[in-house]
Amino acid sequence: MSDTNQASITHFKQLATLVAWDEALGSHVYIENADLVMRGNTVIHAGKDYAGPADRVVAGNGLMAMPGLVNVHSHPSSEPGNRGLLEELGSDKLGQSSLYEYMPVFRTGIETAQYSNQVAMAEMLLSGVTTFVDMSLPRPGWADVVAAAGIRGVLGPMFRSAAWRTNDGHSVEYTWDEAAAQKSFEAALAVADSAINHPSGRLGAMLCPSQVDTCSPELLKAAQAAARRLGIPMQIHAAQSVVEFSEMTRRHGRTPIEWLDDQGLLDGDLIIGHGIFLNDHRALYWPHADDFGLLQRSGAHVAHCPTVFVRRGIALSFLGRYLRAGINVGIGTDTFPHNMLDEMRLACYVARLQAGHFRAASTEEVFNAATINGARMLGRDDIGRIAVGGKADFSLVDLSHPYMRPGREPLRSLIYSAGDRAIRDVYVDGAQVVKDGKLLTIDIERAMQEVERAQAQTIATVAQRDYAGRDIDAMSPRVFPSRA
Ligand SMILES: Nc1nc2[nH]c(O)nc2c(=O)[nH]1
Repeated sequence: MSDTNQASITHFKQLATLVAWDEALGSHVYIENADLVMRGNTVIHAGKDYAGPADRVVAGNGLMAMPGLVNVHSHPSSEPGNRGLLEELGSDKLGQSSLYEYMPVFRTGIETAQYSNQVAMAEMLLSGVTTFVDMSLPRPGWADVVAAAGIRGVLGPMFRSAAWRTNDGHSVEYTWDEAAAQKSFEAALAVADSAINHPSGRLGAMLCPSQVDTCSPELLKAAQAAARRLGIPMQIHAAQSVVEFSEMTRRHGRTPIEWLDDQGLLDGDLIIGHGIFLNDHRALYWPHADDFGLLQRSGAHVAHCPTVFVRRGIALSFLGRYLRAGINVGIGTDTFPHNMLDEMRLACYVARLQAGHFRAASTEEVFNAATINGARMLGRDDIGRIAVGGKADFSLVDLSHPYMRPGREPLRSLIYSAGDRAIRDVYVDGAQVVKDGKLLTIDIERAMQEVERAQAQTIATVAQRDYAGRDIDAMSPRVFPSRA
């Protein structure tokens, strides 16, 4: 969408509440009975009493406008196919994680990736996400699929030097193949190029060496050089499992965070996916390190995705500790459902449980994490906030929804009670993508049918991939047995 003075002006008039950015305060603020005005894809007024021209006026009574949420970590091309299979699975003998025994075995294939991507983006848009980081394997056409959804996407093509596998359920083997890594790195660079130069103007890129324990120093160095050349950030999974921590300390005598620092990677251009298993985590014993201090001093960011870990009894300890030490933490969904409001609620509750204290993460901190912190790690100050000159990426929340009432504190009501049920309309880059709770841009039914087909295929063939040859009912029993 063009951003010229000729672009049409839309005036959201007399919004009951506007969550606007106050630059002087360095904070979001509530403004009651406010006007929000966009010209094309840009906000030109966010406050009281707009008196300028407008091509279209939208009544704002009963509505709250809030900034679009920024989802900093997701795997949309594969996660929707895991619904109903993976929620209660982890490996007893691999630190409760599902990464090694289950994820590689259940994964739906690349031929379903675009449909899976669409299902996930639908979930995001309907829960108020306007920007997301999409960490997937490189594939042709990826950028066009994301752009067509109307969302703002940061494509994060993943590549690695080694694949992992368990052959016994209690140890993990890494198969190294640098030639294959080089090929997928080149494919990743092509994806980054297609995103950065995409005509939609809504796409960007980051480079994602997949995991700290699967990438060689050479691959990481090449990735860092390319990211610097392109002026884009990197994200890597690190400190995400006990297995990974043990593997890195076994290989190098260094924690995953220390090792990243040794490679010269730990800086303000790196996002750590998860950052849970620092040396002081209660599941580890490695007292002679200071991962937290290293993170704090480095300026590296953390993508915090509570759901996928809490399902397995694992949690970051704890969100408020990281934030109050100045570590920039954003929120990601990682798994299904891609519902940021659910994720934000869980982020609040889990931090409080981990700390044993109700002040361990405030609503303000979590809302900031899901907006401006996420924007900051993407190097942007024009999203994650509603401010003049910024992008017109925002949601309109229905304050008349029963879960939003009584209406004293709309963001608390949204996060703790209503969730996505109260998201009425969503705009990205000035264009409406959700109207009256319905998505305008994706054929969800078609995409869902393809994901269902792919999951059925995965289920039928799971025994061929499982190290013990188990069928689906042995690997992932249903909640109740079926009776004839
Ligand atoms: N939590 C994680 N999810 C993942 N998906 C994927 O493809 N890789 C990972 C991972 O390393 N961690």
